[in-house]
Amino acid sequence: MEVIRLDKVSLWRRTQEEFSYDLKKTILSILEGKYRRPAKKLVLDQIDLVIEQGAKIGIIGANGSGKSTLLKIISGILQPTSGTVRVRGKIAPLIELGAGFDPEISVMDNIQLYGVLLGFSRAEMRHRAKSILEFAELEDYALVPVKGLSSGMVARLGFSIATDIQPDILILDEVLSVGDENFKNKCKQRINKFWDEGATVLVVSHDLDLIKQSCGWVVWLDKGNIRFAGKADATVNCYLNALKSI
Ligand SMILES: Nc1ncnc2c1ncn2[C@@H]1O[C@H](COP(=O)(O)OP(=O)(O)OP(=O)(O)O)[C@@H](O)[C@H]1O
Repeated sequence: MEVIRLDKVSLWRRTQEEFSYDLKKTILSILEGKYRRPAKKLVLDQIDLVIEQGAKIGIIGANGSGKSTLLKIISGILQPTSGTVRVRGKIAPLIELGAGFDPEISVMDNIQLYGVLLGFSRAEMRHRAKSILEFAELEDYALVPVKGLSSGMVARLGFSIATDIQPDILILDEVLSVGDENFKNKCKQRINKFWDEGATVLVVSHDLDLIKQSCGWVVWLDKGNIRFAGKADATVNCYLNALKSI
């Protein structure tokens, strides 16, 4: 069964220099006749992608090739400029590390907040908190504000929450490279368990060994285009050969 389908998905975004763009400057420039349209960049270019239930897909590519953007489009965090995105099932995105957390409030409160954002009740999340803290090995940090955790601990917490709620589709952006070896192994085991139970997993990583070990099918993104898609070994080799020839 198809769980994700992207048809001709394109996304244009303003370029970095336009982040300084503000209304006052724009009005002034219009009055002075110096106005120019904000520069835009094509970040994803007519992406067609179909993912079947239970697939374990890796996404690789150079910095800025559009990997995280693609995950955000699939998760519904960003809307495409054109094209259509269809997703079937409960999705748990772990994209920008700690982005869903409030640094000022405790780990325990964040577990509840995050769960509510993913559509669970507070009571349900209170019930799940013990196993979440246990898996993240953060039992002693339940009452500590999230700003007091290391980045690896934040990654563990995010992974633990997103996987405790048993999503149909799990989306992981570089999350596995942040934890230590021991935690990485635990994560891999949990991902394998999900996979055995029919969940679909999407992983973005620069760790090509991890991608080869964990994914069946890998997509190589290059400047917003799918340059190659195939079995993990074939795609990683193709990508490495292209890097060598540069
Ligand atoms: N908030 C934003 N506004 C405008 N452009 C952005 C924004 N975030 C990313 N971009 C641009 O979109 C393009 C793709 O970025 P993206 O983060 O998807 O790449 P990536 O492949 O995940 O890179 P990395 O491997 O470095 O994480 C880049 O050119 C980047 O500059």
